[in-house]
Amino acid sequence: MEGDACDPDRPAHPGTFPAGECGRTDQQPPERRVDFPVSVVLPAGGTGERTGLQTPKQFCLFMGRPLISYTIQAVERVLWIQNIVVVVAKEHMDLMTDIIQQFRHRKVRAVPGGSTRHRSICNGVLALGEQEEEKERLLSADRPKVVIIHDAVRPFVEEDFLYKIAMAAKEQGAAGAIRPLVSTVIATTSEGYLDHSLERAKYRASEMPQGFTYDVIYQAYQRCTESDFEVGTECLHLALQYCGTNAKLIEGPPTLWKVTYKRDLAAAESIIKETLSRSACVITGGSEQAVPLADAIQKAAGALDMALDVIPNLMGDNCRYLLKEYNFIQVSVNRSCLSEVKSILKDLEAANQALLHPLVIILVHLSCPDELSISRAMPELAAFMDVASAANLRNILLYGIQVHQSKDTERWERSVLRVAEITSALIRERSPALVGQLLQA
Ligand SMILES: Nc1ccn([C@@H]2O[C@H](COP(=O)(O)OP(=O)(O)OP(=O)(O)O)[C@@H](O)[C@H]2O)c(=O)n1
Ligand SMILES: O=P(O)(O)OC[C@@H](O)[C@@H](O)[C@@H](O)CO
Repeated sequence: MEGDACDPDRPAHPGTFPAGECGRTDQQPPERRVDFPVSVVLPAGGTGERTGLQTPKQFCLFMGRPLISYTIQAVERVLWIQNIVVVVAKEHMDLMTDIIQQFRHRKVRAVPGGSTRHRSICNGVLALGEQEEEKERLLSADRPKVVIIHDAVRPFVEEDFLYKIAMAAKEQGAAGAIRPLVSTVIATTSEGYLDHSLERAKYRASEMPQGFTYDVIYQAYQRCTESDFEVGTECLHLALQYCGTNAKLIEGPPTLWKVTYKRDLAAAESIIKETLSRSACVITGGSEQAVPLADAIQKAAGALDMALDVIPNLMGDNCRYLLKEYNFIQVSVNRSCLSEVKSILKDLEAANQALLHPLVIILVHLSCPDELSISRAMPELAAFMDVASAANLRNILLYGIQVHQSKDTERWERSVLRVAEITSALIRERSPALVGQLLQA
């Protein structure tokens, strides 16, 4: 394509990606079966001026990972979505390609954006229909392909809502997320006085994701004006104005909010940390002595809103924990347990999963009363630090907790609660400063 229909001075897109096949319906849960192809366009070509930061907000890091990677992950894990086009500023194309590779994102391709959001979205839509035969297939009436458009800075989108938008877009031609207005909308005079206010109950905030059949959004962008491209902010409006397609509006959950200001980055980081810290598995190594402590930690952590699974090892069905975003707590009793930690590290390496964020391994060492000297009870501390330093390079944070057996029930219960509290704090905070440290419960 010579130049870019949305932005005449933009170069034609680089090569296209193979047309994705419909997500295999036999892999989709019956209650959410999508039997038509769905693609997603993630506009990420903005500069994020309202954050006041140099780095565009979509590339700001949360636990070592850019915000856009969380949004891509939220979309790519949906089985019935075949292709994702991320639209970034030309100067960020290499960065985006690196992010796709580093975090092993699948089904994703980066294309250059435009000077406005509409131009970027239009570039993304055109990229989906790159080759003529692909566009013909997409425009054929009997196989409406749905295109979901979702701001790349809305990371907390859930499959359930994407499904609702995709199904409504297929039926109606267009669909969009809405949320109740928080503030009343008013119109001002040119002198800055109140002209009138709108009846808030009659209005809603337009959010993302939005969905369109390919023909609707493609035609809308073919027919809209330069002014639409320059100052427009609403794709649903283009569908109505230029295709006569009235979007179905679906109220979305509060999690659809968009990262816009600096405070939103702090809120997003807190939510991401919280979400990644709710689950862990406690590994007893099959030791009978470790089970009571593991069960006690599980119970105490439950009161701290952490769901812990107690397992003997990571073999058989339990290897599934290696494929999730779990954290690991290895309980060891009275013996040097570095080998058990090294075994978890080896299993993680064999699972070959891209660690999308720092993963936590906590070694809980239970020593009995006659082993009070830490140097004898806990594995060689220097070796532990070395293993932790090496693991840190793989985005794995290794911490140690020493707890002493006590026959005094009250004292023992206090110790177990401290183990749970320290574990919860380490998983939530994932502080690099405490890596390789031995904390006392
Ligand atoms: N030329 C543009 C402008 C915006 N966007 C994307 O559209 C989404 C929503 O826009 P907004 O929140 O306004 O992002 P920015 O334009 O980057 O923010 P600001 O207005 O503060 O500069 C973002 O993912 C942004 O990257 C885009 O793809 N191309
Ligand atoms: O207007 P901005 O570019 O800040 O953000 C985009 C949002 O306005 C947009 O995603 C929704 O309103 C739906 O159109």
